[in-house]
Amino acid sequence: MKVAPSILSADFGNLARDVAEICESGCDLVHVDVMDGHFVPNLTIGPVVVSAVAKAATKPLDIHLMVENNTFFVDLFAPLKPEYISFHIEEEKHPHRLIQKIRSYGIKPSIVLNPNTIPEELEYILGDLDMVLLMSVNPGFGGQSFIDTVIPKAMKLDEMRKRLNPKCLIEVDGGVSDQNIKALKDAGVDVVVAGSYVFKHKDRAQAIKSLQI
Ligand SMILES: O=C(CO)[C@@H](O)[C@H](O)COP(=O)(O)O
Ligand SMILES: [Co+2]
Repeated sequence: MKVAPSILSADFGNLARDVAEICESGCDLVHVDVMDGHFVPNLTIGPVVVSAVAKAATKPLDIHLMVENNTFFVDLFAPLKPEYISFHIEEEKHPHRLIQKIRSYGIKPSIVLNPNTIPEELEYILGDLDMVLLMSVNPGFGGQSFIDTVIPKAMKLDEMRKRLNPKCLIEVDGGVSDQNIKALKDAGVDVVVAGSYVFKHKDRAQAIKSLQI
């Protein structure tokens, strides 16, 4: 299991230090939550701050867009060369076109599904993706409780990707901890995002290790 700590739970007064620390502590990706105050009722960071995060990080960036105008934000963040850009299917009229745009920048495209969005939505687009991100909380905030219907949903998506795109990764985001990591692994999940569990832990390296099962 790969681990992507969400910097939403970092100390923003010491962001570069916290980003460097999780990278030295063995994380696989650095998860960056971009919120615009419209798609979700919260506002986070733009390219100026994410560029500082990219400088401090020794691991690739995993950008999670929670915004209304995906194309605008893809163009804004592409110069920072993240490994992945994930966008919400609930907010995109032309997902196939946006996937091609993300790929044209040399970035791996990923689609995010809200807790109530069914994986069958991806039947005709899964073949074009490098990753699918399943939300296990409602997007907008860190520190929420894990919604456990993501487990059967990940199992369903695992069946679909075996048929349509075996190389496509499954990532789960929200409320992940040592309490649910085994169920996620058994369901076929490849990458987990963990914000409060990693950043509130007294030993962040140990917290990351406990999820890399
Ligand atoms: O995208 C989001 C929230 O919208 C997440 O990436 C959270 O930031 C994860 O935080 P925890 O639930 O692990 O505290
Ligand atoms: Co996220």
